[in-house]
Amino acid sequence: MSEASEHARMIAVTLILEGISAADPVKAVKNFLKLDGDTLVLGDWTRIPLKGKVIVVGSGKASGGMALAVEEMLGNRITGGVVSIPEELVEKYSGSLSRVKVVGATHPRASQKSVEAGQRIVESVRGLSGEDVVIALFSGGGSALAELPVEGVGIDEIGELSIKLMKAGANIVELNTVRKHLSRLKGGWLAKHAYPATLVALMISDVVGDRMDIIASGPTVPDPTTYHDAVNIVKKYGLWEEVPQSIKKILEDGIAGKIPETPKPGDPVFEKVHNRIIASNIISLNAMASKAREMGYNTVILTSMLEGEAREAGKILAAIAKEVLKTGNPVPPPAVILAGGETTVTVRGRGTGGRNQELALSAAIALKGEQRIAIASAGSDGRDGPTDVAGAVVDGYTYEKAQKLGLSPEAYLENNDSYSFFQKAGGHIKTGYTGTNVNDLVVIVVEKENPWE
Ligand SMILES: Nc1ncnc2c1ncn2[C@@H]1O[C@H](COP(=O)(O)OP(=O)(O)OP(=O)(O)O)[C@@H](O)[C@H]1O
Ligand SMILES: O=C(O)[C@H](O)CO
Ligand SMILES: [Mg+2]
Repeated sequence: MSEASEHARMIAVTLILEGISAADPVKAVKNFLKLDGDTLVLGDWTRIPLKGKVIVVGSGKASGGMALAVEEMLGNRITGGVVSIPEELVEKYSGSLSRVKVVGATHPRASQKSVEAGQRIVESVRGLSGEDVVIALFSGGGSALAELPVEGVGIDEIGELSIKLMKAGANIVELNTVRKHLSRLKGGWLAKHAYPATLVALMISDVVGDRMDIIASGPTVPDPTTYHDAVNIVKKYGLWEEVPQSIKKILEDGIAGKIPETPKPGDPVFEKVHNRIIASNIISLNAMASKAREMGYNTVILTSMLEGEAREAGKILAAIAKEVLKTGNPVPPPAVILAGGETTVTVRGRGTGGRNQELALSAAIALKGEQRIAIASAGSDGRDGPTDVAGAVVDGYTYEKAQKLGLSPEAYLENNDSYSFFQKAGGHIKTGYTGTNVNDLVVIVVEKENPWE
């Protein structure tokens, strides 16, 4: 292994950790919200006087951390509220939160616990006055962790349809379009319940492209989608015949105008709503880019919307790294090229792995024999697929090293066994569960000849 590759690996992992740290829920809230006397000041200088009640609600995997930061800032100004987080995290936060209640619910499939959480959230914001302020905290997993089904539909029916749509390959925009139309919490309904209070909704985005109405199914965001869209999505995946009668009736009544649509853009209830994204893939990439520039690297952010098959993305990113080294395009070494998003893996083999490890393994094959390059890819939640690592880092020597150990990188890739590959060849990035999620982060580092100079 050359010193330059070794250095490149170290920089790549350092930058991944920087990106994760920028998405830390406590930090993200504290960076964005300030208290100036009796006024809440948002990151864009919007000022919100705290004259009446202050209610904190929310749901999502990062919402415990977000609530903690709000409570540390506002303390006993908070008059009540509840956040719903994964059951396994309740113990971590319930001890440190005293004004905001923490309840546990289930994900990725909603359950009766999610309904109890949804009811409590809605009850907390009902009957408020125009002087009151609601702070809503949403993050990934929020859709499953809280729900208030529309009357006549059971949570198990919603849970089952959601899982069927996911398995059929529906994306998060499609899935949440359906969820919104079976809910009295999602799709802007929470804003309607909270009106006429002022509503500040802070979101950590796990949605590629950051559509606010899709994050946790947009409880505080005007819904541009319709009952028609929901029906078309269910039909697109061939599931209409399997939909229970109760759900069919709601969707059909919705189309016929017999029951109300979700609150739409232009609805006056949104006049008192401030929706803001406080952590996202691009916010993390920007933090990583600043750090890389500080360390003297020529830095480019390629995209925060990387999608597609992980092994193809790995090949393309390796090609970009080789171009930097060979011709100095788009920037000359020492260079850091950043990307983020969420790739997918069509699992055909029987191995263990995740999309980040698979991307890295594919890049390692394409980088065979290259010097001075490293590529790291990791999930910001610290869990790459069903494994206990965040991702992996590779360089131009990974291939040779594996061969010396008698491993065939191609065979491991073929078997979707990237986790086992890196267990043997080295290169896992282990962060533990990070308590946030802004999707995946990818770093390419290309060193000049002697990076230690
Ligand atoms: N052997 C494997 N190799 C590569 N990828 C795999 C393998 N097994 C599963 N995966 C991928 O892991 C993904 C599931 O990972 P994970 O549970 O982290 O989901 P997620 O989309 O990140 O959800 P969340 O946002 O809740 O974390 C699936 O998209 C699947 O393609
Ligand atoms: O909960 C959800 O809807 C997804 O994680 C997207 O935010
Ligand atoms: Mg994940």
